[in-house]
Amino acid sequence: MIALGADHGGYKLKESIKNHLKGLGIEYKDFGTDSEASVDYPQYAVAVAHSILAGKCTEGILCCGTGVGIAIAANKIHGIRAAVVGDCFTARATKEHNNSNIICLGGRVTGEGLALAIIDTWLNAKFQGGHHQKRLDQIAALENNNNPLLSNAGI
Ligand SMILES: O=C(CO)[C@H](O)[C@H](O)[C@H](O)COP(=O)(O)O
Repeated sequence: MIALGADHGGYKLKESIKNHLKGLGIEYKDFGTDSEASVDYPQYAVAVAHSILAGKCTEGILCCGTGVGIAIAANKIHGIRAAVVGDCFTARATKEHNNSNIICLGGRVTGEGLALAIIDTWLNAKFQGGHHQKRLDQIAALENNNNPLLSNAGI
């Protein structure tokens, strides 16, 4: 089950993504927004992130105007690895290397055709594990304020 969320800047793209997933027979849950009326994106980032952390959805797709604001919000939630993506190379790499559990797209930046190709690439890619897991462990440890990487940062 794919979790979907968007603000007004990403609403139209989210609707296109829904049609695309429907056509592929991929189940999704839409956490809104439901129109192009202005809303604040953090609430949609939180809803999608929590559905993943609760195990109700396997991964998520978030859209705002650029993909950036909604990614910043999602990445504040421990356990979320949200990546802003505008090309297929990064889409594959962020699954294979970062095991991103949310992809973020800009409805005002990325056209529908490219956005759907990015999503297909990301959904079909697989995390490679191995040496990449060590880095994800280090990122996860940054969620703990006593992390040695923080105390060794020289600040
Ligand atoms: O947060 C953003 C930028 O990183 C998103 O693109 C939002 O969609 C954008 O800021 C919304 O702007 P608006 O003036 O409220 O339409």
